[in-house]
Amino acid sequence: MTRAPSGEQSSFTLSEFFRREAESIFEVWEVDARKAADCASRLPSRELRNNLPELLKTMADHADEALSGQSIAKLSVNAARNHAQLRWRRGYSLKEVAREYGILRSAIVQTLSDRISELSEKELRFLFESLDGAIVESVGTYVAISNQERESEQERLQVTLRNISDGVICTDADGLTHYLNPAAERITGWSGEDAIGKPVGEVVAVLDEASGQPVESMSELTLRTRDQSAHRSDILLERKDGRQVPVEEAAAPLWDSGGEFLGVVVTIRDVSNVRALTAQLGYLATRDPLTGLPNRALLKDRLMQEVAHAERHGERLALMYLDLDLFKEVNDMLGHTAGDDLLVEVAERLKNCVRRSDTVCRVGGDEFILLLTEFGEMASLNELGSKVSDTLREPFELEGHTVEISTSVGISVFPDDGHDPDSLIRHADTAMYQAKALGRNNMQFFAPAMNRRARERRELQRELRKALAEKQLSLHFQPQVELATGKVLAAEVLLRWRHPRLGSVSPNRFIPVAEERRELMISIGDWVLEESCRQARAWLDAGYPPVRVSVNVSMVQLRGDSLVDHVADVLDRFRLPPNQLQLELTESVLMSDVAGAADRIRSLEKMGVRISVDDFGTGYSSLSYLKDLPVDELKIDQTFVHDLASDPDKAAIVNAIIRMGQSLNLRVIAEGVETSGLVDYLCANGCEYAQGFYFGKPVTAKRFEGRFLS
Ligand SMILES: Nc1nc2c(ncn2[C@@H]2O[C@@H]3COP(=O)(O)O[C@H]4[C@@H](O)[C@H](n5cnc6c(=O)[nH]c(N)nc65)O[C@@H]4COP(=O)(O)O[C@H]3[C@H]2O)c(=O)[nH]1
Repeated sequence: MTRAPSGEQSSFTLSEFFRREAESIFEVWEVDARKAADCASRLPSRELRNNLPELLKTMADHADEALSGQSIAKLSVNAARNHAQLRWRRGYSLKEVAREYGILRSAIVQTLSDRISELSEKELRFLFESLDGAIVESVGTYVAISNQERESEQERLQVTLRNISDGVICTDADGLTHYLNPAAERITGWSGEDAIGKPVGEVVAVLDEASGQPVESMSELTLRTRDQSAHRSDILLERKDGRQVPVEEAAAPLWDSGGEFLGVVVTIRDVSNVRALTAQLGYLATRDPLTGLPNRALLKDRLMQEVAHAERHGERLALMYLDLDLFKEVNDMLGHTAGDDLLVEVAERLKNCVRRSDTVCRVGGDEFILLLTEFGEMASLNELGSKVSDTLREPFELEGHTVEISTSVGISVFPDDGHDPDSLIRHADTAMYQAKALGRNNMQFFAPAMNRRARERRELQRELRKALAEKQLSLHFQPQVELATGKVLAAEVLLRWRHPRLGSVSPNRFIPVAEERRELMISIGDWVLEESCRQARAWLDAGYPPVRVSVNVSMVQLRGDSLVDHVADVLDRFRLPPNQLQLELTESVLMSDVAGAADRIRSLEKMGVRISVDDFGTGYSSLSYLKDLPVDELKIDQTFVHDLASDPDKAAIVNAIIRMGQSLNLRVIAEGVETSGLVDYLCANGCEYAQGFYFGKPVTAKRFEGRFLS
C-alpha cells in the first residue's frame, strides 16, 4: 500500500468517503458501541448513534474546505459538545464517552482500510486531528457538566440537610462524628462544635425503650459490621442534657468509588409527637367521648383478658347489659344537651355501684355494659342488678326538670353462657331484650331458649323486609257496625302476611318483631296507611257509600317525625276526605307520654283525621289523658267483652267504660263480639257500636265489598 505524497490530489476525497460510507461506518461502530457502555445495550439505534452522524457530516462538510487551504481549518466541534451533553444525561461514564470515540475511530479505519492509501497525507491528518478534537471537546464538555451538576447537587444537599426535620450525623471510618445538621443538634442537644471529633456512640446514646437499659446504637452497629443500612424504632435517645426522647434511628455505611469504607451516615427522627398523637388516637379509639368510659372495642379487649384469666383460675365473670328505658323520650322532650347530661350522670352512678376492678362501658346510645369479676355467689349478681336499677331510678335533675327513668338489665355469665367476648356480649344483650319485652325496669339472666327466640326474631325481621319487597303482605277489612241500625260505618284494616314457607303469620307475632326495628315498622306502617287510603278511594270511586278505614298505628310510628306528613300526603294523593280515615292507637301508646306524641295527635285531629283508643281498659288506670287529647272513640278490649256474660267484674268494667264514654262525649265500640247475646247485652247497656266475628271476620277488600257494601 502506498500513501499519496503530501499535497498530492487523491483519487477519491475524504468528504466523498464520509457521505457514501457513513452507514457502513455506523453499522461497524454499533456492534462494539453497544458493548462499551452498560446502558447502551438496550438503546434503539437512533438514540445510540445520537448525533455522531452529525459529527461525520460536519467533518465531510469541512474536509474539502479545510484541505483546499494551506493549513487545516479547525473543525467545528458543536456536534461533539452536544453528544457529550446527551451522554451525561443518559448516564454514560466519562470512560464510556471516550471509548465511543475510540470505537468510531477504528470503525472509520476499518471501513477505509482498502483505500486508505488513496487518501493524501493531509486528508489523513485532517481525519485524525478532527477525531482527536472531537474527543477532547466531548470529554471536556462532559467533565464541565458533571462538575457543574455536582456543585449544584452539593448545594441542594446542603440546603436539604439544613432544613429537614430529621437529624443527620456523619462519622469518619473510626466512628468519630464529623458532621451534624441543625436538626441533629436540636434532637441530641449536642452543638456541632462539641460533637465533632466525639465517638458517634456518645452523641447518639440510646436506651432500650422497654427496659431503659443502654443498647448499641444503629450507628455503632453499622460501624462494627459495615453491613447494609439498619433501622430501629423502639429506642430512647439520651440527650446531652440527660432528657430522654423516643426516636427512630437509621444508619448506613458510606463507601467511596474505590470501595474504601468512609464512615456511617446516621439519621434520627424525634417521634415524641407521633407517639403522643398515637396515644391520643388509641385513647379516643377505645373511649366513649361523652362519658370517658371504655367503649365496646376496649370492653372486648378487657373481656378477652378477663376470660383468659378466669379460665386459668377457674373463676366466673358476669356481663350486665343495661338499656335505659325512655332515654329517647328524654332526648326528644328536653333536647340533646339534657340527654347528654343524663348519660354522663348515669355513667357516674354506675361507676359508684361497682368495684374498681370492674369495668363500666358505654356501648351504644343509651346502652351500658358492666364487666364484673370476682362477684362470688350468683345471688350477689341479683343484688348488684337491683342496686344498679335502684340507683338509676333515683330522679335526675336535668335543665331544671326532674326526670325519672328505669333500666332493663340482661346478664350473661362466663363460663355458663359463653366462652368468648362476642357470645357473652350477645347473650347479655339477648337477656336484656327479654327483660325489656317483659316491661320496663326488669332484669333477666340469659337462658339458651332466649337465644333461639332472638335468632327467630332476627330471621323473621329479615323475612319481613323481603315480604314488603316481594308483595307478600295484604290487607283484610273487618266491619264496624252501628248496633241500632246494623249499618257498616267503618272497616278496621288488619294486616296479613302470607309467607311462602311459613304460611300465614299472625300480626300478633310479626308486628312486635317489626317494632324492634324502627325503620322496618315505619316502612310497614306507611305501606298499610297508603294501601288503606287507596282502597277507601277505590270504594268511593266505585260509588259505594262512604266507609271509614280504621288503621292500626304502632307506637314506633307515632314516635317518628314523619307520621303527620305521611298522613297528609296520602290523604292528598288519594283525595280522601280526612274524616274517612281513623287511626287506632293503643292505650299504652297514648299513656307512654312519648314526647311530641300529643302534639302529633293534635295535628292529626286538626287535619280532620279521627283518633280511636284501641284495647281500651287494658292499659293504665289514669285516664287523665282522655281529657287532654282529641280522642273520638274508645274501643273496649275484647278480653272484657268475651267473658262479659260469665264474669261480673268484666261486665262492671264494660259498663263503666260505656258510661265514661257517654260522659266524655266519646263513641264507644265493643271489640270481639261473637254472639247475639253479647249484642243484646251491649245494646241494653248503651253501647252503640260493635265489631266482631258475629258481624263478620276480617276479609279481603273484594269480599268486604260484596258482603258489606253492596
Ligand atoms: N277472637 C276474636 N278475635 C277477633 C274478633 N273480631 C276481631 N278479632 C281479631 O282481633 C284483632 C283486632 O285487632 P287489634 O286489637 O287491633 O289487634 C291487632 C293489632 O294490634 C295488630 N295489627 C294488625 N294489623 C296491624 C297493622 O296494620 N298495624 C299495626 N300496627 N298493628 C296491626 O295485630 C293484632 C292482631 O290482629 P288480628 O290477628 O288480625 O286480630 C284482630 C281481629 O282479627 C272476634 O270476634 N273474636
